[in-house]
Amino acid sequence: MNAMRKLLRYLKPYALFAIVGPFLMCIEVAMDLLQPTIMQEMIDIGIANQDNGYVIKLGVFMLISAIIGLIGGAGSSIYAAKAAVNFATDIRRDVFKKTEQFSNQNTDTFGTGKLITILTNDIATLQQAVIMTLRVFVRGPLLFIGSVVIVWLTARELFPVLLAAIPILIALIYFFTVRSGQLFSHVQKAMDQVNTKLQEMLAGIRVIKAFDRHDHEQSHFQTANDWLMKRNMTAEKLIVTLMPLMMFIVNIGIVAGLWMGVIKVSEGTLQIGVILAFINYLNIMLNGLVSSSNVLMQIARSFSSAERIVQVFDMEIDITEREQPIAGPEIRGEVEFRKVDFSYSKNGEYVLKDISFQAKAGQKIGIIGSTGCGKSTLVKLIPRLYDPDAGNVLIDGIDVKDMPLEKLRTAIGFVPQKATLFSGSIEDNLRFGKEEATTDDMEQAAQAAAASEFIDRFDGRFGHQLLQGATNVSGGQKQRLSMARAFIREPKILILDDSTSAIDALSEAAVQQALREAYTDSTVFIISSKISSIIDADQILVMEDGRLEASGTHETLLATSKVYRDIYTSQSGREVTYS
Ligand SMILES: Nc1ncnc2c1ncn2[C@@H]1O[C@H](COP(=O)(O)OP(=O)(O)OP(=O)(O)O)[C@@H](O)[C@H]1O
Repeated sequence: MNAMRKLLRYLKPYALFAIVGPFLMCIEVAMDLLQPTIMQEMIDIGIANQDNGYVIKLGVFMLISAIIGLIGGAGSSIYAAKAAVNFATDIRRDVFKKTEQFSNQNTDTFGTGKLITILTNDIATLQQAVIMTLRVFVRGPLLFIGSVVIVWLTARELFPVLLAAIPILIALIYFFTVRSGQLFSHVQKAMDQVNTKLQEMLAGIRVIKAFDRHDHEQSHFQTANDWLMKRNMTAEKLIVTLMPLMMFIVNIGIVAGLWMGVIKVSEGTLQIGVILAFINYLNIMLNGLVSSSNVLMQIARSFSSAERIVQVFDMEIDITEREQPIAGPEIRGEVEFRKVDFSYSKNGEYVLKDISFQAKAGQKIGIIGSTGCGKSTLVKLIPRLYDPDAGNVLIDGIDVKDMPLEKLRTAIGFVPQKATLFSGSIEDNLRFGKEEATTDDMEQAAQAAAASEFIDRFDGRFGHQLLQGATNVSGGQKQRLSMARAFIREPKILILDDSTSAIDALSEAAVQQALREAYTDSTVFIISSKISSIIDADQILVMEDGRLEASGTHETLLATSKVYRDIYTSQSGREVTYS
């Protein structure tokens, strides 16, 4: 309920549409309610007195009221749709904005499958609920109340039939609405699972093909899909039962009305037209109740959608800028870790333990260590993709938590381990690194990343289009474009996370040379499993099991670090012995 209240503020800008829609609907309802009364007059006065002129007059009146009703109904639909569609669009925009601000940890909490369901299904459910509320929810109760009032005024003798039927109908609607709300929240959870599975399958389609695991994946998807189907069936079964049940009650009402009516007509206290009008009104009332119950069920369904949407809005972003960040002078690129501890799960094992080191501005820092020892995690703390649990990460002596996030991140060029490019041209992807980049900037960055040679071979060069996930370029080309995107920023701090793993030795040498010659001002962090990639670094950090085992130049480490010596020996085949 609270969640819905929070979201309803999105209707405010469209309040006029939300008022005009139901207002026009009132006109349609009024015209609908007029029809049986006009018909009753036609039968009891016009036809009974064989007054053709009166019948024609009422016929014209019926036609005019039907046309007015039609205009009211169409107008109401248009305005209700305008309000609901704009309302949903604004919510979708803000959910997207919020998820963009999510830290990695925030995203992990939801899971991408659930976020996709929220951005698509849940918002669509809410949009549908608003349309139905503005249109049908006004129409349904108005038709119902209008019919009850008219029967009270014109056919009071038959009113006891309504008195018996209405409480049963209302109790039915109440029960079905509450139950459908519960069932649809299960449907949404099942939909999350289907979306998660689908997303995983699409992202890993090449691996599935390569391993010929179609059947395995299909059976996993089938399980999620079957579960969704079962949940949907249970919910739909409930909904479809309501209508016949209500029809049954109303039909009993009609029979009772006819029976009572015939007695009253034979007693001379009631006219036949009144019975006809009563049956019509009973049908209108049923119509009103059925549409109201449909809306109520849609609203009940939308409550759980609203809750899930509000969960996104309420999610506390764990990486935020402090209230008055220190603007400070331009970043020079000195990076220091002071006794840093970090764990991915707040009560889990530490992935980084007591890490301390200092990198002077412009230095090249190599990071080496066994798989899973925490190298990537360490560099992710520099642009604040995660914050340490203890200790501090400082840039130019200022804690990164005290810096404006934008200033921090624009000073950093990050080349992640897994190159991620976006669909669009190569130019679009490079401008992702620097929006105002000139053609010269692009040429230089591509040159430094050893990407020029293959870009030159593409049609349209920088205009060459990449498909979604950049599936039309090779792994090594992806890595080089990802590097060019970081280089183009001319960042003060450049982080290369194992970014030359898929690049040939010649291209890697070209990148190394560019780093030495063109990016002398940048502090460069190079994570690599190959000593050859970091051998020239001013400082090499040797990591083992989340700890900084040793640090120094290649020469010093050969003398002081057994771990480093072992790696060197295994890669060069040369035994190094130091006493
Ligand atoms: N998002 C995450 N959530 C939970 N644990 C994680 C996450 N990312 C990494 N880890 C764990 O943290 C540890 C360090 O991972 P990290 O990626 O920093 O290692 P690495 O040294 O860069 O490894 P590699 O050389 O294979 O890239 C590993 O045990 C890994 O399983």
